Order: sequence, then structure tokens, then C-alpha cells
Amino acid sequence: MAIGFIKKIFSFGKGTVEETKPQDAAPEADVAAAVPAEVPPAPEPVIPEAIAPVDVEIDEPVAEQSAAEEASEELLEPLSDIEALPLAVEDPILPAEIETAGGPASDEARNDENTSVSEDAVVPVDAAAEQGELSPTTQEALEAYAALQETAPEEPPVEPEDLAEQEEIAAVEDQPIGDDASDELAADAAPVEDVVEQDDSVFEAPVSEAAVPEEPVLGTPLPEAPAPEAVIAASLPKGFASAAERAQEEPVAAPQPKLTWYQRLRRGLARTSSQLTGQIASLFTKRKLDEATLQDLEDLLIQADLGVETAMRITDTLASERYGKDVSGEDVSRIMAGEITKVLSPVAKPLELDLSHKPHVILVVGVNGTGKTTTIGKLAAKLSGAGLKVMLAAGDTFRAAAIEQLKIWADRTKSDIVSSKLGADAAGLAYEAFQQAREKKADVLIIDTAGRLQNKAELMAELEKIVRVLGKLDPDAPHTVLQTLDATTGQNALQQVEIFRNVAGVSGLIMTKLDGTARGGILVAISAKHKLPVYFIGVGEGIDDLEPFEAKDFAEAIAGVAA
Ligand SMILES: Nc1nc2c(ncn2[C@@H]2O[C@H](COP(=O)(O)OP(=O)(O)OP(=O)(O)O)[C@@H](O)[C@H]2O)c(=O)[nH]1
Repeated sequence: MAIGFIKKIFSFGKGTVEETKPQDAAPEADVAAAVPAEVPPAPEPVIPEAIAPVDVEIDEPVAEQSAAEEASEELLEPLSDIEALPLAVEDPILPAEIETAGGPASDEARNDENTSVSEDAVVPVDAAAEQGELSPTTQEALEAYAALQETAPEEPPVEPEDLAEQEEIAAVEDQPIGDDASDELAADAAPVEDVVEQDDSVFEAPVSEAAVPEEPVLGTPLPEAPAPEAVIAASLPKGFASAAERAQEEPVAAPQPKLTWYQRLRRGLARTSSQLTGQIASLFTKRKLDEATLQDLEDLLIQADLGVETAMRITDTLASERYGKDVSGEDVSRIMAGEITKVLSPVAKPLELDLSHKPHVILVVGVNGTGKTTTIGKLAAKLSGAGLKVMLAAGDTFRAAAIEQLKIWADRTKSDIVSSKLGADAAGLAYEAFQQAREKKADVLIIDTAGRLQNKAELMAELEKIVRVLGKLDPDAPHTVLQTLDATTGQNALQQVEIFRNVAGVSGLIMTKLDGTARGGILVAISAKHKLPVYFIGVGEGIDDLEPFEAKDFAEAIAGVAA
């Protein structure tokens, strides 16, 4: 069988392997396709044979592969011819092939190796027979083989050390296929993927003599080989499936429906809430509500970033309802959700646009990576989707990628964009963008700014300058200053709001990344302290993953109250 053809078949079935290392995939085909076709009754032992040519494929040019192909074909022929020697003949092939897989070898060396495999597999048996040490079954088999040998090329002389090995061959030979020994083989069989992985490691690892595995002795556990079904399945091109495979297939799970933003919010806040509710539940096990328990609860709530004020509100309400009585975790969650809702409701406001301004200018500020650019893209999508004319200004002149990122968002949202070179004066760009937006009668201008740490005085001064410059064109501009907060940052967000509010006059907040590992409690503390509107929350990186902030939903998600 032509190995090139087999290679083709296999590569269809193993897409990923083919993409990364097509050379690696090919040799498995030798096994995959050749075994069932050539030696149907006992395919497993031949499998490692396919591993051997991996090295040939990797290290040698295509032209030289034909030599390897010839060698492998030669190897296959005697195998198919001596079916009557099921395990005894085929087993010795395994070690030789594994050894070859351990490192690259020249074609010549490999051919020698392969040749010696078939010699090892066949000739010593013959020699043992001459010594009268073989079982009757083996004798019969040898007779059949001897007939074949008449037409085969003359074999080299048998080395004395081979004879001992043949005694072991004879012992194994007595076991018919399907007995315990071959069952063990089947049980040890590895899926094709495993074999491929082994090949990958062979491909990547520098190969030395020492790395070449020792040739296993017959009777020792055989290396893992793919089960026949796996081999067949892997050989089929895309669009085909083997019936055997289908029979074994488990029912395919229905595709997961996309989670709603609320589910994603809940999932994002699950860590916050489950940690908190778990601690609360253990706090109230078999305890009546007393001063000590209330104090412990307050500590827990503060640790969950909810803030002292909100923590005290919760404990006060709980005490007024249940002091001296039994309290369950559910009682606490319910009261907690209610009190958090009371804190958040006043700040859950829509983002008001005064479209008489033409444009209404929105300046977006915040610490690096909090999601400014992404949030601008999401806002632009909502606004232009509603029919408003939107212009974006790439005021993050510090980061080339930020400019490119905003251009992509402009393109996606069909918004105009004003940008300048990397390192340009951000205030100058904001001014220019404002003018252009006026000329083009844009409804909304959204200005991106470079992320900056709140403790970098120089950068904060630059932000101040942007605000001042915009005010020259319109004393009310920027009309909205939005600060993005990363929900995963915790307590630091409180300080971020404090400083950006002072420098840039932040008028509202958007909390991003609430879909991730969130420390969402901090939004409660920020709301209680700053009472700034929270317009939206980010629940993913996608264009639609920006949702209006809903106090009750958020509060229940944090408190772990069932939806
Ligand atoms: N999971 C998740 N990722 C978000 C969300 N919002 C933004 N991101 C990701 O956060 C990373 C930073 O977002 P950017 O929009 O580049 O943040 P930035 O504030 O403009 O960053 P700088 O320009 O460095 O200041 C990106 O990988 C975004 O895809 C969100 O709501 N959820």
C-alpha cells in the first residue's frame, strides 16, 4: 500500500495535527490505514510501526521518503504473509518501531532497522524450530512460513543471542489471538490522539541516543496503541463517520444557548456572593442573633467590599427584625439584598444626553485597562444604532494600539473618527475633534483618553487640560465625564473615583468586567460614598455587552438571592 496515499487519508481526520505539524500526522496514517487493510485479525501490534516513520518525515526531504516507504512496504509484506503466526511474529515489530520513534535516523540506518525487525520477527523462530523447542502450533505456522520463504530473499544468518529471544516468542505464540495476552493489548491501546502527542514530543525534543527507549522484551507490557475504531475514525475524511464510531457515540449535548446579560452578571458576581453567603450561613448555624454575631456579620460585609455604611445598615435592619431569634442565611441574604437595593437605586440612572448641544460631548476617563476604549465602542454601537450621528476622538495618543482599536470600533459602529499621530497633544486633538463634530453636526462626540494611574500628577494635569480646552469651545463641555471602573480591582476603585472626580469632574460611572471574577461589592461602597450615577455595567467584551445598571438585579446577585 502506498504510504503517501495513506498519509492523505489520515490528514483529513486529524485537522489540528495537520495544521500544526503535517509531517507528524502522516506517519500515523501508515498505521491507521495499513493495519486494518493488511492484517485484519490483529491490527494492534502493527500500530507503533507507524510511529517510526515520523522521524523520517520530519527530518528528511520528500524525495528521500520513498526509501522509507519502500522499507515500510517491505516490512508490511512479510507481516501479511505470516498471518498464521499471529502474536509471535508481530510482537517483535513493536520494539523496533518504538526505538525508531525515539530519534531521527538516516534512511540507510532506518532501512537496516526495519529489515532487522522482520528478521528478528521471523528468522529466529525458524532457528528455534530447528532446535525442536517450539510448540506444535508454532511448528505448523513455521511450515506455512517456510513455504513462503522459498520465494523470499535469502535471510542473513541467525545470531546465537537471537535464539533466546525466540524461546520467548514461542511461549507467547502458544496463546491464540483473543486470549488474555491480546486482551491486555487491547486494554492498553491508546487513542490516536495519544499517539500523535507522543509524536509531537518526539518532534520537539532534541533527540539523543540516551533518549531512545530501550527495546522492550517480549512479554513486558506493550506500549499504548490506538484502538482499531479510533484508527478507522481518524482515517476518515471530514464529513464521514464510521458506523462503529457512531455506535459508541454518546448522545451529543445540545449547543449551550448564549447567556443573557443578567445570567452573565450573576455568574460574574457568583464568586462574590457565594463566598459571602457561605460565610454568613456558617456564622448563623445554631446561633441566635446577639451582639457578637452582629459584629461578626458586619466584619464579613466590610470584607466583601460593601463598605462600612452599608454593612451597618444591613446589621441594623437585621437586628431590628430578628434580635434574640434564630436567623438563617436566607434571612440575612434577603435583608442584605433589600438594603443594597436602597443604596443603589438612587444611582441607577440613565445617561442623559442633551442633544441641543450638537454635539453632546462625552469624555471617557479612567485608569489603564479599565475598559475605556471598549466601552466607547459599545456606547457608539447603541447610539448609532438608535440613529444618532456619532463621532469618536482617539485621545489616547499614548498607545498606538488604542488608536487602532478605536478606529476598528468606529468602523464597526459606522461612526466618524478623529485621530492623530502617536504622542500628539491629547488636548489639541480633543479641541480639533470638537470643532469637526460641530462642523459635521454630530449628535454625540465621545473622546477617549489615555489610561493613567491616579497618582501620576503629570498625566492627571494633562487630563485637566483636556477638560479646560473643551470648555473654551463650550463652557458646559464636556457635558458628561464618564469614568470606567474595573470590577476586579476592589478597594482601589474607591480612590480612583475620588481623584478622577476632583481632576476631571466625573459625572457618572460605568463598571466593567462584571462578567469576570468580580469584586462587585465595591460598587455598593462607591455608590454609598460618592452617590455618582452608575449608567451602565460591562458584562463582556462584545459590542452588545453593555447593560443599563439595574439596582435590584445587582443587589440580588451580590446577596445570592435566587432570581
Ligand atoms: N470581560 C470583560 N472584558 C472587558 C470589558 N470591558 C473591557 N474589557 C476588556 O478589558 C481590556 C481593556 O479594555 P480597554 O478598552 O482597552 O481599556 P482601556 O481603559 O481603554 O485601556 P488603556 O487604553 O490601556 O487605558 C480589553 O481586553 C477589553 O476587551 C467587560 O465588560 N468585560
